[in-house]
Amino acid sequence: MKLNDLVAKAASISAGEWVLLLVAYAVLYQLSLSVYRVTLHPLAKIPGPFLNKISGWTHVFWAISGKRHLYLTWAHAKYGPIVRNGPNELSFTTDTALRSIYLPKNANVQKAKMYLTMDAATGSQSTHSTIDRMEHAARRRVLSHAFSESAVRSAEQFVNQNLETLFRIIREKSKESGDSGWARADMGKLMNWYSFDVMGTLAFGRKFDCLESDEHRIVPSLLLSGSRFTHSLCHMPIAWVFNRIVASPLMKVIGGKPARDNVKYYEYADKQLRERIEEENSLDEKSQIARKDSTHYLLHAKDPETGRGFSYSELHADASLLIAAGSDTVSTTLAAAIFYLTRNPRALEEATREVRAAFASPEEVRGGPVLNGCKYMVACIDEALRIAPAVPSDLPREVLPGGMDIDGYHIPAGTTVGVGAFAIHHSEKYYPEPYKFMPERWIPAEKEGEWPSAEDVRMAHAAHCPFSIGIRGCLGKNMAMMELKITLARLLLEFDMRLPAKFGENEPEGGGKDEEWGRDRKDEYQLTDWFICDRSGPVVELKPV
Ligand code: HEM
Repeated sequence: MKLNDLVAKAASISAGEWVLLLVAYAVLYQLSLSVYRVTLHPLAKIPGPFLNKISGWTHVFWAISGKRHLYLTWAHAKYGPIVRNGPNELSFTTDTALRSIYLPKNANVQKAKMYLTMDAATGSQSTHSTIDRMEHAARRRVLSHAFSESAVRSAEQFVNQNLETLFRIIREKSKESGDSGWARADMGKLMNWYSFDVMGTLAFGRKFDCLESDEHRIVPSLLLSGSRFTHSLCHMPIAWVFNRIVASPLMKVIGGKPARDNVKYYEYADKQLRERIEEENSLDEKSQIARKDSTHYLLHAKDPETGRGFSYSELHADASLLIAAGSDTVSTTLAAAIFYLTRNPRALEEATREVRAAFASPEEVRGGPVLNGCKYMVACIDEALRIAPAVPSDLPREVLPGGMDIDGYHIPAGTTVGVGAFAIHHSEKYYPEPYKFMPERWIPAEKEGEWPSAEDVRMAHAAHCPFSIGIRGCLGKNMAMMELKITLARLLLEFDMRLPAKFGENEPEGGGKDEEWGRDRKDEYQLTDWFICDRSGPVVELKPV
């Protein structure tokens, strides 16, 4: 047939027939792609749910449901330690995979493209969402000044200042409660407001005042709602389409309230940053040096190798990152620790006894050997970070050209690989009875033959990754551990705590409530995974000592 005849034939096809042809083509294309993905694809032999093997869209369902961590745990229980989690995606639950993917400086991976969507509303990438390895290393070098040993030490005062406010509020509630002195408090909410206030002081040199006034309390909910929105978007196979329009008026209409909340959160961070810059400019050099919050380090940062400082949009992305990374994660951990301690009276008693023997007064509670020597209390924190990791799902990394070997498999370039903290933290290989809160699992038994042996504890540590590991692991880990230890130690020192005998109708207990899939354990603190976590409760009773 000649070209002219072909053109004439095409012109004679009606619009309806064109649509049918296009649909038939799309169906045929998807069918043959699916057949390829389950037969000849290099990952074809790796087990996993059928739908995940043929389409990446299943991720969107789990991301929207907030149950991605539960799904990954289920998939590993069913298919084993390596699961094909998408057409080009693998999930692992072994300590060896954890170390291969995340630990080595020169591991042949970079962050997956989904990270590009996370901070897209700022028009830039934060240190966290920067994909390029060299660029990330330069950004991290600069930001790490804000997390040096001396920065962590001087941040203790901010933690203590905000604890005074938190404890005053609880003491006032206790007085109001009458004779018994037991104050009833939603520690999920209080810990949220407290950790945002601490983060405000650490990042911008002033608390957000969430504990004491309603005005800024909107911010934690904006952050969660916005994170829910970007988390769902970034798991879409076509996420890149949205990166430039994530903060556009069009997206605010299509994406509804969560899209608008996302923009509002970044506007809030922008306002904090601008005000902080104005303050910095009005201070003389001596006062600037005295005021060493994270923004101070960011503003004066110069990469020693290139001499380059941060652009405003980079500063904005990092300021937004710091509020998010350092507040919600800490409050999830503290709320989970309180949830489990009040449900495990023996553990609560042991941790309280230990802290009260170590410190005679709140002023003595400082970072250092005495605090670190409270081994049982520190084990309670490690156990809370294990059982309810604040960043619960996998942190996807894309394998670069040349591929890499993980657990004896050669993984081709372009494959996304990851280890989900919640899934590996609930693997019986590392943690016997993984759904039980057992701080003992972190302390080797004194007698030979008793559980846990030194080897059991070593295994537990090998798979423990709440902060992730390696060069892209949490930069604020030491800051977070300082805040967690001081807060829990002072709480146990200054208050008795217990579970209420009965809960009111609208009081969030924090545990599983119904037969909903994956959430049927009443004694499990429930996380809703939107990269960072939503949760409610626990409501507990506290009495000043
Ligand atoms: C319990 C508390 C915390 C947990 C569980 C936690 C967890 C994590 C995890 C898992 C990552 C890696 C994310 C990824 O690979 O996508 C991360 C990164 C990060 N975290 Fe944390 N975090 C906590 C507290 C903090 C605090 C208090 C700060 C700051 C004050 C902070 C600052 C950061 C930063 C800047 C990064 C990005 C590091 C980089 O990409 O180089 N985090 N965190």
